[in-house]
Amino acid sequence: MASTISSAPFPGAENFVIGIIGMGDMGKIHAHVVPDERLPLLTQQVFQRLCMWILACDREEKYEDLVKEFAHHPNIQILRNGHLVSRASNYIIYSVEAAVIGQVVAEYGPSTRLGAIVGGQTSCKDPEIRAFEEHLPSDVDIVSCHSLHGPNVDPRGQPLVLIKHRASDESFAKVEAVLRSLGSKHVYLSAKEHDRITADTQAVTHAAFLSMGKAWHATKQFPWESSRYVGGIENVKINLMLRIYSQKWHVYAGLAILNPEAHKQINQFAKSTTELFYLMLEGRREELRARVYAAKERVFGRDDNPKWGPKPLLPEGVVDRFSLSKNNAHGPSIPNNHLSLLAMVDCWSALGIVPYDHMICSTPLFRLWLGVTEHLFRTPGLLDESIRVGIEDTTYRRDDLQFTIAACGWAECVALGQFETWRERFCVTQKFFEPRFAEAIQVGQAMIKAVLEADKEDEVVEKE
Ligand SMILES: NC(=O)C1=CN([C@@H]2O[C@H](COP(=O)(O)OP(=O)(O)OC[C@H]3O[C@@H](n4cnc5c(N)ncnc54)[C@H](OP(=O)(O)O)[C@@H]3O)[C@@H](O)[C@H]2O)C=CC1
Ligand SMILES: O=C(O)C(=O)Cc1ccc(O)cc1
Repeated sequence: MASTISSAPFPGAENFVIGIIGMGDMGKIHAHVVPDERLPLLTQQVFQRLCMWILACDREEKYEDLVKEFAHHPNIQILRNGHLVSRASNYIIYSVEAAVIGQVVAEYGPSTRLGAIVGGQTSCKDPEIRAFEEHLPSDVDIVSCHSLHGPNVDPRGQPLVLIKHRASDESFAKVEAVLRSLGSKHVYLSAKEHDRITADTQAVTHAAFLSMGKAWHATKQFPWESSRYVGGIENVKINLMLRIYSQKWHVYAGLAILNPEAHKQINQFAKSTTELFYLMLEGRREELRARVYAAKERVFGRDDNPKWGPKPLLPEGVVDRFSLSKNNAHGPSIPNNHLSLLAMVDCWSALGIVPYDHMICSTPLFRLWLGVTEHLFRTPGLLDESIRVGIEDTTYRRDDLQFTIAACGWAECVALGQFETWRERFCVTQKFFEPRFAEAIQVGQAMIKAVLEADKEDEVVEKE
């Protein structure tokens, strides 16, 4: 075990063993390096500095490969399975697919070391906590966590939810001390609060981008090649859509289907989309206008008492630069009705959600999504233009029809708990966009980084 202690986070830390079950993208964040040279904070080095010992495993068939991959990491030992990790670790983190957490905990949970602490990193806490309650011995403490960012985002300053579900203050303090090495902002919630908030910030946000992808796929277009999708708002839609489709399907399926709080939101988003689209199709200008403005007031407040801050969430001009288009001759952006953004605000309004209330628990993707939505609703003239286009201009009708069909399709799939259909719907569109992922990921990363940096500059100015 580790021999010297340079900066032990708590007394006895030199003998505190961290166990990781599931060495996929997120498991490696806790164990290893984040594979991005722009991230100076290498978690593995941090744990090394803390002199912590890590035992980790994935499925048994990956044992040999993982042993090779981690051969040069002196603090990490790869074991064959979760039984071996569980019986020897003081704090065990389950970092497996949300859909299998029940069966994985059922298998390894009974092997948990006497008096250990157990937690999970799954995106939805209801099944995780139920699995822990059902299968862990009663002497085991439960402290769960959830990093509100993907594996390629610098964890420093991002929210990290901590859930003290069944634990002594001492156990909780140990977990907190270990996870502090990630440099994230700790947010303290119950499992139920976590699921309610992430249903708003994640599940319904993803539903919007998943629907955009399906609509563009159905109309057989790469939107960055079209002169109809030019400019800042469109760049955000395209880059984030591609970012989601370039990831593993189970992450998004899990947090939508397994989160009992998410079904209502995703269903309302589909309903809002459909109803607004009908108003546009039928040319009911005044009804559309009244509905959009009523939603604006409920979500963003009155103009004389707005809920948004003095400065826009999305810094002026920042996202305009991040286009995938090779064609600089596209010219300025052309007016769009932005059905997806109008539907988002209508959905928040119908459910009484004030998105700013969730900033403490927001992902970079949610902040960008709220940023473009706010931009549409607070930029003088833009909202009226989108209503006018929705009624008068048929340029986007086909895309909007497909968007509406897609939103309803995702909602039905989620409501019926159809993992397999969800996977097929996702993967077929993933294949369509695949040729552009490498470039899209780079552009999307750069866009997120620019926005996060602008956020940081604002924080510094506010503190001064
Ligand atoms: N990716 C993201 O952006 C984020 C994900 N999360 C959550 O973190 C969790 C992990 O996600 P992520 O790392 O992205 O997914 P990955 O698919 O990359 O990792 C999950 C790993 O767990 C393995 N696994 C499955 N069953 C077992 C088992 N019985 N024993 C050991 N290992 C097993 C999987 O193997 P196999 O592939 O063979 O099934 C896989 O390697 C998910 O619950 C996700 O919701 C949380 C925050 C962000
Ligand atoms: O920012 C997002 O919403 C992402 O897509 C990345 C992500 C996915 C799953 C999580 O549980 C947390 C973050």
